[in-house]
Amino acid sequence: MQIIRRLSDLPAALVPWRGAGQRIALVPTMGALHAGHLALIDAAKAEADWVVASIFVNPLQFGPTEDLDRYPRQEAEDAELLQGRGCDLLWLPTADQLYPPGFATTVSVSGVSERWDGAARPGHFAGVATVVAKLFTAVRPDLAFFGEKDFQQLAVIRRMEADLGLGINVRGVATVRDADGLALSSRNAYLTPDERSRALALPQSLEHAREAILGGEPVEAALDDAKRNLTEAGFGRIDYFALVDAATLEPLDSPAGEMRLIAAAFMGATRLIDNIRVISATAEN
Ligand SMILES: Nc1ncnc2c1ncn2[C@@H]1O[C@H](COP(=O)(O)OP(=O)(O)OP(=O)(O)O)[C@@H](O)[C@H]1O
Ligand SMILES: CC(C)(CO)[C@@H](O)C(=O)[O-]
Ligand code: BAL
Repeated sequence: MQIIRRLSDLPAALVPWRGAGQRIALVPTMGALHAGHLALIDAAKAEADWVVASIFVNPLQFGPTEDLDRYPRQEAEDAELLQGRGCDLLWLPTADQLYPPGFATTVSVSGVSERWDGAARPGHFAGVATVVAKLFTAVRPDLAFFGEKDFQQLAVIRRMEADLGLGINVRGVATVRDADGLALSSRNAYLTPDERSRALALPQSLEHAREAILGGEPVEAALDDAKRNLTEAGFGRIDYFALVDAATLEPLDSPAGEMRLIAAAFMGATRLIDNIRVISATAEN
């Protein structure tokens, strides 16, 4: 696996892989890699001839009171994991190369960015869309892989790709969970053992709400129950717990078509997000 730090070294490294019929995949990450990230690498390897991963803790997508400074950084372990999984190139951009002095351009996706994490973390999705646009421009991949754990992020990136006409196939990969059901996330490392066991209420409340909604309980009552369960389990601020249309992320107050239950809440100082697919019996047939 090649490791590249300088943006200017990237084009030459990619030249031999740009031949006819060769497909390059990009897997953007912020590092502190876990089995969720490695599932993205596996999915990329299954579809592409060459896999490029990037690790960059992007300051633009963190709010002023968020965890940019303490976000876990473990470059050597990450490189070893990627190499073991057959990644071909690891790009480790630096902020001064991605955002040179005078940098003044922001990619802002309206509509699908505005609710949920977009409302709870102002500026977050503009930061994500801007850096992903830069990564796409630098690598010019045929395919790019993102996790469904960050479901709204995936929708924002799909919208941006389509609107800018980049010609990149954006693929979503199913959420990888610990054996007990908690979605893997680099931020799980912040949880104390007690918080880690309480955090399980998040996927459990999503499952419970899905059963209730598909069983005919009014959506509002099911969502209220779920929020109460989270509070009882020790969650603090709940940013949202909602049933949404899977394509538009607009809220639904009754079941319809392809749906997702999405949630974000704080366990101690750690903000966790999760979501699950909800398919009504009629949509399944
Ligand atoms: N459990 C998971 N299953 C599948 N994909 C995941 C999972 N966790 C993260 N990803 C995906 O990996 C990519 C990089 O995400 P990132 O580096 O932010 O990891 P993370 O674990 O989501 O970290 P954080 O705790 O900061 O949210 C994103 O596309 C994200 O959706
Ligand atoms: C897509 C991404 C790498 C952009 O910084 C980040 O938001 C992430 O890791 O999900
Ligand atoms: N995993 C999404 C990146 C973030 O929370 O900033």
